[in-house]
Amino acid sequence: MSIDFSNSDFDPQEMEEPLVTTSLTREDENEYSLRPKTLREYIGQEKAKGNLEVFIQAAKMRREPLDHVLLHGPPGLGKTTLSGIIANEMGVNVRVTSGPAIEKAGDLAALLTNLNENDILFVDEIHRLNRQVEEILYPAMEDYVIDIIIGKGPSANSVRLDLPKFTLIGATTRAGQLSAPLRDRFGVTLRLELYTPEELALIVKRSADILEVPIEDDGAMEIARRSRGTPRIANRMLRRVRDFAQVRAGGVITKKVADEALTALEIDYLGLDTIDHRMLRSIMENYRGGPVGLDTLAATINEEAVTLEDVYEPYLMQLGFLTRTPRGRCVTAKAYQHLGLPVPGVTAGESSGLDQLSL
Ligand SMILES: Nc1ncnc2c1ncn2[C@@H]1O[C@H](COP(=O)(O)OP(=O)(O)OP(=O)(O)O)[C@@H](O)[C@H]1O
Ligand SMILES: [Mg+2]
Repeated sequence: MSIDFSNSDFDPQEMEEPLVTTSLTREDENEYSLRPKTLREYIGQEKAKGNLEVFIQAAKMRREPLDHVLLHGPPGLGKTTLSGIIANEMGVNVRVTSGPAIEKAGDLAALLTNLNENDILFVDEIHRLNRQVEEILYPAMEDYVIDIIIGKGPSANSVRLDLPKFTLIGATTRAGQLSAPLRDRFGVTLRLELYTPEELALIVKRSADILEVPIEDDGAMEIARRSRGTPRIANRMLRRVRDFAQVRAGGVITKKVADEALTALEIDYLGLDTIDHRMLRSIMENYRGGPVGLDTLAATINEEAVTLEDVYEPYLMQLGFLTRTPRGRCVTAKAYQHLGLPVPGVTAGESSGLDQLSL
């Protein structure tokens, strides 16, 4: 069936939420149902999964809590999901909090003393803990104790409290910003990688199954290829494509529906959106291909530097469109080709040295 968006009243600009975000959005509330609950259901990340399987089994055999785990990697790759799975596989409770939510040392002390033996405390955005709060964590992680000060002035007393043996799972998009003493106290550090399109297609099919949306294999692959290696984006796109399919194409997600829906949402065939395009074009047009400093680039296109660094750059680098050098960001010949622009210094028909370097 052919779908015509041209004279419909559908306006992609009206879609309020961007596909790529760093913060939780309304759709995350619905994500709960799509979250895998066991390691077996968790697709991809074979290295992290394999290691975790061993650590979980060993801890269970010794009847000990799992060692503290640090999960890091770009947003939306499954850190929160994985922490829920770890709790589930260990058969323990998980308390969820985040770095910026814990304002005072006392807040953290209250959280820790309320844990049960072997429980998991999940701290999202752990790089955003303030210093005072962080210092409470050191002895808690190392010896399962906290030192609290009771009273004020000369009569103040430090009291040491025993804590239940617990597991801290910290998640961060920026492992580099963690202080060394905190980083060193994690026994297990797992880095999550961007997913391959094949893995994402499996995730899309699994989600479609749960949402009871009929989807063809190449429809799933089309969504997967355009999801920037990120399951959250894949699930979000699936929902939007489902809307298009329902309204315009009898409900089934085919390659054609997926393609037309995502094109209408201004996502190109590699998953790049308007911000990626502005970023690449700005480096090409304003900085002759780079290098340009991240802050300068962010200011030029009126976006936040952290967003560009955490959300946009990982995928552009994976595609080989962007490189980070000590002097700043540079675009590659591949990026010019993707945007259909001539590669500088290369006349038409001639193959470029640049090209060979970056391909
Ligand atoms: N390996 C996976 N298999 C299937 N679905 C997954 C997988 N990883 C993530 N997802 C799905 O992707 C969505 C986002 O995952 P999650 O919220 O765990 O990401 P996150 O890494 O915690 O992101 P953030 O850094 O933004 O907090 C979830 O809805 C989950 O269902
Ligand atoms: Mg999360």
